[in-house]
Amino acid sequence: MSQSRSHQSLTQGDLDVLSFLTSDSSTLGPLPSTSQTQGQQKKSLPRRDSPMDALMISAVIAGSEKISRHHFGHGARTGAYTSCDESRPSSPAPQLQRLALRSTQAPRSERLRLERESKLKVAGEQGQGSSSAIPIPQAQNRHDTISPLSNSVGKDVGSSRSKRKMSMDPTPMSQTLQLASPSASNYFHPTHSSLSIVPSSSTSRPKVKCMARTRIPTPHGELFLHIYHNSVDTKEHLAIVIDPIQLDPKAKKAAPKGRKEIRSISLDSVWREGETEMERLVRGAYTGRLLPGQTESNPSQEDIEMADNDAAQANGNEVEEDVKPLVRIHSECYTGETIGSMRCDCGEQLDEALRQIALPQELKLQITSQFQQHAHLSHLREDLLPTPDPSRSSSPSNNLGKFVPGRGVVIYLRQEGRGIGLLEKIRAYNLQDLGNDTVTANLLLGHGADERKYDIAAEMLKDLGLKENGIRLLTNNPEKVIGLQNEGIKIIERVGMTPRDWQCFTQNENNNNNNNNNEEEEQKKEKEFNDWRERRAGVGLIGAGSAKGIELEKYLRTKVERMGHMIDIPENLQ
Ligand SMILES: Nc1nc2c(ncn2[C@@H]2O[C@H](COP(=O)(O)OP(=O)(O)OP(=O)(O)O)[C@@H](O)[C@H]2O)c(=O)[nH]1
Repeated sequence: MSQSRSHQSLTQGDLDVLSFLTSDSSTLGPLPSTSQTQGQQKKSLPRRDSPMDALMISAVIAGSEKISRHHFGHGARTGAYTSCDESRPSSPAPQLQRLALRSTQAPRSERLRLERESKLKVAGEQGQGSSSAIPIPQAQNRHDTISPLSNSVGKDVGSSRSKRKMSMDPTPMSQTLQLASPSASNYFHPTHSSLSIVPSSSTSRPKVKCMARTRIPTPHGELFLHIYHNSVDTKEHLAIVIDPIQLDPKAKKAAPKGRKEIRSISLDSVWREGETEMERLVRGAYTGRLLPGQTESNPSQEDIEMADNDAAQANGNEVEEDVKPLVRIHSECYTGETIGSMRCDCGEQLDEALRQIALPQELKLQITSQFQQHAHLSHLREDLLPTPDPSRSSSPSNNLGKFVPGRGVVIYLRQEGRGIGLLEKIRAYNLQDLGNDTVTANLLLGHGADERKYDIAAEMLKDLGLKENGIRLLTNNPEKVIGLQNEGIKIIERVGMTPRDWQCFTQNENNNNNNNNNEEEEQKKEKEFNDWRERRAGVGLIGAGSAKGIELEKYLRTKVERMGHMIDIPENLQ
């Protein structure tokens, strides 16, 4: 009630409102009560309309504008949940100024119109025979864009390079990011139609674009997660990059001279004229490490050494022998990776791949030439990719035997169930429970045994600069090796993956042969303990450790016997 009225005598109307507000039934209307008789109920407040809400009425009396029951206290016009208490009528400080929040988003009709226009524009460009539908502008040296060492932090790309301070962009973040995209809402709501990547025809190469990357700490060290969009499907395929030289100056020092960082060309390139520092930081196109509140860079001595190293690399001087990156092409498996299913070993494989990539690597022989010698025999499985034998090294290097930081990538493809999708995989499981193996179950459902393709993976590797210089591929699957080779990826070595449960068998067999050697025993135990500790540290994999059980054995046996996977079944299980 208003101040001025409080001095006047109370009217019958005021009393009615007061009685209404203090009445038990005012909020929800008359409640059916077993203790009340029909007649008593009829005497309570007459209700001719929808139930009244005392809170709402008091809010109206208190003078709030256009406030509804649903908005009250969680305000469209108050500071959302944070100011709930302040905005209650019982609050001791009703004078507090209300926060007016207004959406900066354009109305939906306007956004739809923009999207339609951009689609038409892209379609028009394609009609005019534009060679690339993805707006990936020409790549430029990333150190020219955002390098803490190149004093370019804070500049708009293409403007002055001498600015040192990072310019805090006064434009709201949502608008900044929308500016980064030609069709406004792309990067937040990726739908196939709004990707600005026109679907490729069946004959053309898929196109990929890395939309963002970020640093993630894991039990296997820090890694960079990259999100890719592509011109073939609507899925977000991922690249998990382990490359410690990007984050750890000590790793950079320990790495052979001239080692190149594993970075996405499409992410690092300039996306639009005048793009801001903040746009690039938010999508992850920065070098080094982001720090909260960092607005300028002060290169340390280590940074300067790193820059020297980079310079040597740029001049083509002093490029030392290095191990090739270890790469795994991993297919999504919700059951194995998220709920810890032991019908397969996919969760364990993902964990194992990251672990192996992160391990320091011993510089061994150059096996490229050895591989090339065998290339003409590639139709034979055994010779497809020879296992390197250090004793056959023909070009020993001074560095041989030295350990260097591991590096590599897991390309995580959203090809659930070997490409048939989760729903169909679940159906296949039921057919397996009826006695069929994984291959037959797929065939019974009308699918191929394996419907996966590796063209998108190959494009992602290419974008990460890993197409031509050679990779080591972590797989037992010959289809993957051939699939990637056909896509132009140079594979110099296949690294096998033994299921952890089977590793125990192999170790036990070995133990029996060498049980006199105590020192080796000790080392093995220590390694086992460290492995165990490393695996325990994670929270991502349910029951992290190894998958095992009779169903897993059947699954693995089918892979070996029916799909040609190159793993040896331990003798005990044969
Ligand atoms: N259709 C089907 N897919 C499965 C089944 N179990 C696991 N998968 C899927 O198989 C894929 C993993 O492929 P695998 O054949 O296990 O292994 P791979 O990746 O081909 O070979 P490696 O590189 O040696 O690991 C994932 O997409 C899983 O979702 C199953 O019973 N049926």
